[in-house]
Amino acid sequence: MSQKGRIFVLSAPSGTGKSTVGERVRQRLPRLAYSVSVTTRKPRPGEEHGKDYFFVSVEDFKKRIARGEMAEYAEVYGNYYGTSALVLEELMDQGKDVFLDIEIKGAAQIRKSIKDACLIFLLPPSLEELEKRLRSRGTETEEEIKKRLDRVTLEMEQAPLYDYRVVNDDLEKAVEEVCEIIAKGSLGEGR
Ligand SMILES: Nc1nc2c(ncn2[C@@H]2O[C@H](COP(=O)(O)OP(=O)(O)O)[C@@H](O)[C@H]2O)c(=O)[nH]1
Ligand SMILES: Nc1ncnc2c1ncn2[C@@H]1O[C@H](COP(=O)(O)OP(=O)(O)O)[C@@H](O)[C@H]1O
Repeated sequence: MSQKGRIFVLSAPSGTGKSTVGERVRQRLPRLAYSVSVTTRKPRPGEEHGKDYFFVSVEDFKKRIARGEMAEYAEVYGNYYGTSALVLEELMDQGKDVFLDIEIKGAAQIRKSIKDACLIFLLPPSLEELEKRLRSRGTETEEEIKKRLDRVTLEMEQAPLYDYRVVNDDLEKAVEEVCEIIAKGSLGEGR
């Protein structure tokens, strides 16, 4: 049997630049598989079903939980987000390293169930800069922004529990650091 791939988790407070960094890391490491998450959040303009997320109803999401189909999930900002166990197992069985862009509670569940998962925490250079980025993204209402800012402290407190911490000040540098961590810890095919 072929060696299973390794799971790499990237977490960060909303607005840090996790999606931006994650996207660039995946472009640089094309062999790294991305597990598209399932969510009950409404799509933002430009987001595609099956590419950014699988957008489903709350009822559908709850059925998936009941059927044991979620490798992990969490309720964040009033929506459900989760990783499909079926998607994850399929990718790992193919011997691929898998990249998960998930929040802290889901990351803790992965840590518990998959001991050799590598957890990376992306930090903002400062809280002021985080707020600035979140606002400049322009995708959320003031109420949505507030929900995200309210959770920042709780999320930052988890950073010491991660295997690696990377500050997203200079984007290119942060991307490079995350790529290096993944390349060093890779178990997947093509390493
Ligand atoms: N636990 C868990 N969190 C997820 C999953 N997919 C996305 N998230 C996280 O949910 C949070 C909200 O994501 P999103 O609504 O896209 O907003 P953003 O963080 O403001 O870009 C982010 O921290 C994501 O990393 C998932 O499958 N499981
Ligand atoms: N290193 C950086 N320097 C300046 N702006 C950044 C940096 N990284 C990301 N951004 C910007 O900050 C905003 C939030 O980034 P995003 O990737 O959507 O964050 P997250 O996924 O963590 O919520 C976006 O407008 C993005 O272009």
